Amino acid sequence: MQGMTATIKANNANLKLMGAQHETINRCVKNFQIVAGRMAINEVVFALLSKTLSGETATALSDTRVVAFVLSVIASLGTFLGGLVTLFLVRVIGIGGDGTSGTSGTLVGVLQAFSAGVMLYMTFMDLVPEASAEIGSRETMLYFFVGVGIFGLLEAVFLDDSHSHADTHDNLHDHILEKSSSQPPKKSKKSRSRSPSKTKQTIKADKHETVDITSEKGKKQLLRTKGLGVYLSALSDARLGLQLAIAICLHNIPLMQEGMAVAIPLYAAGGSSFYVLGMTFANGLGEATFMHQMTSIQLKRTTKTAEPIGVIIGVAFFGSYLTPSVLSRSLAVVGGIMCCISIHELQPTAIRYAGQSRASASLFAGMFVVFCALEAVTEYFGHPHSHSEIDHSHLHNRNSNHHHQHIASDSIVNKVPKERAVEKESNIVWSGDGDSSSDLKSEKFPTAKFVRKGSLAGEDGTNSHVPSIVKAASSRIPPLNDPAVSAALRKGQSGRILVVGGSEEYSGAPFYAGIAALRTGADICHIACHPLSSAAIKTYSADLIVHPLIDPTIPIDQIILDVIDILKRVHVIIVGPGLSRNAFMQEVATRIIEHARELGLYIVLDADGLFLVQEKPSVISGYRKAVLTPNSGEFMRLCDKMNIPFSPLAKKEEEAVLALSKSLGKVTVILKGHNDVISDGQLCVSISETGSPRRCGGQGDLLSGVIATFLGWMKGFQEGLYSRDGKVRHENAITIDLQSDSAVESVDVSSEILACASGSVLLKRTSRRAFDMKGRSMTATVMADTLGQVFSEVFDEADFKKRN
Ligand SMILES: NC(=O)C1=CN([C@@H]2O[C@H](COP(=O)(O)OP(=O)(O)OC[C@H]3O[C@@H](n4cnc5c(N)ncnc54)[C@H](O)[C@@H]3O)[C@@H](O)[C@H]2O)[C@@H](O)CC1
Ligand SMILES: Nc1ncnc2c1ncn2[C@@H]1O[C@H](COP(=O)(O)OP(=O)(O)OP(=O)(O)O)[C@@H](O)[C@H]1O
Repeated sequence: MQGMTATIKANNANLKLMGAQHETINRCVKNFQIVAGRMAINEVVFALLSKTLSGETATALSDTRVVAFVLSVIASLGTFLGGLVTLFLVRVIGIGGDGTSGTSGTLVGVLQAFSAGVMLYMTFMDLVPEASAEIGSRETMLYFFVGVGIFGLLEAVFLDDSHSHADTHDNLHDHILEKSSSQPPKKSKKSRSRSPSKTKQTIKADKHETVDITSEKGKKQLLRTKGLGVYLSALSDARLGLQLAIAICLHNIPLMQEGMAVAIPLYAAGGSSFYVLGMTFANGLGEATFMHQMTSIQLKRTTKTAEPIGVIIGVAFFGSYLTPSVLSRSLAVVGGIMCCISIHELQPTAIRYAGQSRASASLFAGMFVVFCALEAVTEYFGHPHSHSEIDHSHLHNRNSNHHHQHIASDSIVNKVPKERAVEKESNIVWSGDGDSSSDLKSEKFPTAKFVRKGSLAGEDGTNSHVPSIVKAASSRIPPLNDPAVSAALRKGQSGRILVVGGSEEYSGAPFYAGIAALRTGADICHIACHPLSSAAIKTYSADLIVHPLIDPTIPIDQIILDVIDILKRVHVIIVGPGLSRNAFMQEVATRIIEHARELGLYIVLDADGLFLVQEKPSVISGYRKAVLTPNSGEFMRLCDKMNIPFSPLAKKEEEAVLALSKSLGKVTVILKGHNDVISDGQLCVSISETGSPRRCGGQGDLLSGVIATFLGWMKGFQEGLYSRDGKVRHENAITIDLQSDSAVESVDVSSEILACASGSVLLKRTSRRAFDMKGRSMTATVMADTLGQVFSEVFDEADFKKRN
């Protein structure tokens, strides 16, 4: 019998570990997708606090670990709420507290089924879709069944036939009965083996294991690691951390393994209400404290006693070095295991104790509650999953008054839109009735704002007006005309760019992207290309650093190692100009993007890089530092792939651009055309600067180089390189006032949109200037030559040369 108990425990320890790992991996995947693209937690908190508190206080309180700890506590307190619910059931409603075996058994059964419902819902609505988005449904299901197989194997290896649910659950059941009815302990084999003096201190923390809560081991086991995911998420992303905190807090209430699982045995063990609540509170708090301490020691010391948790934390820390596809496969496997636990373990027990009807009802209730909980989280904080963004926006026909409740990830303030469209100067803010583009109304895209920068030709037709959104970018440009700052700048601090492109056929495209970056003001530009295009590119320009690395005769792993060396030295990569659609070139580009994501680099995708996205959206999905620059053809193909209805004739570009951005997890999209339309899934900006009538090739390549340079500057700005005080700037977004006829409307503009808008205006104006000069014979080369001059005009550096 002892042997059997040991094997059951071993099995259960494995399953619990996997469950915890699943959770941690799940959070890691979400982190992985979003970590670099959103504001870090301290940036958000700093932005909020600095409005009311002094700079020093705000800095102290916005310390990443302080905030992450607070969020972890919130998440962990779900356990405490679980305790409250249990006491409510027992004390107020009377379920399970009357000492009759029927009702207490029913409570156990009902809660088991409830947990099964929660787990099934999470498996099929969270794990599986998340994995599918990355590796596709076929592979996801294959790995799901691998999980099922693993469960079966564990069951076969660790559990002999004598293991029955009745055995383990009878113990819990008996124990509840023993204590709640104040009868002498029932003479089950297991209870006989325990010393009576220990009975009071020994509880079953869940259906499987026996935990002595007064022992060190017991205490540690009570310190569950569920909040670790929140803690780690919050370290990197405010909204995700908050969202997870609330989601886990809500999950913790119903889950057997949390509050109720702790509370029921405690209560059954004769604990008073205060004792029960105190323990559940301590459990939750202990989690958060533990996580805080663990992070403080940074895993430098791994003690034996912390072994199981160390494994989980190890996954959390080192998991971020795994590729998204590996993590997605793990999710699918864990989904399979969770499914088995629900169907094979929990539900049969539930039926046994609560009866079929109650068990089924409770299972669906579990699903429904977690559905409501997650919807509530989504409603208030947005959805971290790219695959359901569009569905959500259409499902919820929300009142526009709810706008202020949506926290834009890049936003500090998101004002309630004005009722009517207003126009002054060249700015039109769309938000409500009376606008010709009524489809853009808030009901359809509740979290979005649409801003159209009107014709920049100006009232006098001089084309001299610079929109406020572009003016705002000026503050982030290295001020070369300010000797106090420029004297301190070193080579490379004004932007280091890598272009991945250039193939046997195309050598011009990467050259244009690279030269545009340099002519806009980047310090260094590398090009990683096919050897057959490198000589040509070198001949075009001595300023570009050309690496003939993407060589089909070299093993791909070696190529990637060489490229990683360059990736470590740049701020931004541009993938696609002249890359070609050759399978080898596309594979190399895919791997480079994966590494660039890991390094948190800005990624601009253009031309054949967009073909790559079209073939495999997961490569960029959810990475908010990505900027896609499609022309109308590429845009249509991407919309088609992401099932976004779009017809160029219908002239609803704004809607479609917003939808595409959302469907790809809020990457920034700039659709090039007569008006350039930009969206980051939150805000949609249309730039209607007058360009040129020429449509020569290479203009898009130039644009990608210009945008990349602006993105590089965003990084330099945040590092404080371009300011006199050298202070690190926390803000990612900038709040811009758009003058309307009656009021000032503020919108928060992300760095990515700022870069795209600036690039768009600069490029169109350059194109126009080049056309004025050369007419029909204007080419991208002429534009590249004109870029610098137009830049200094747009960004008010016309007197730059005189001053220097
Ligand atoms: N000098 C060079 O080396 C240049 C190389 N380029 C490279 O050439 C490769 C292919 O780019 P493409 O733009 O030709 O590839 P696309 O797949 O976008 O174009 C393929 C075909 O579709 C047509 N097309 C393009 N845009 C369209 C639209 N909006 N609506 C309908 N049809 C459209 C094109 O005329 C072409 O015949 C890329 O790698 C690109 O970077 C271009 O950037 C142009 C300059
Ligand atoms: N109909 C148009 N009217 C005005 N400007 C346009 C129009 N179409 C494109 N542009 C501008 O031309 C530039 C390049 O856009 P285009 O659609 O040619 O990109 P592309 O096809 O990717 O270029 P490339 O030839 O480099 O691959 C952008 O700045 C865009 O704003």
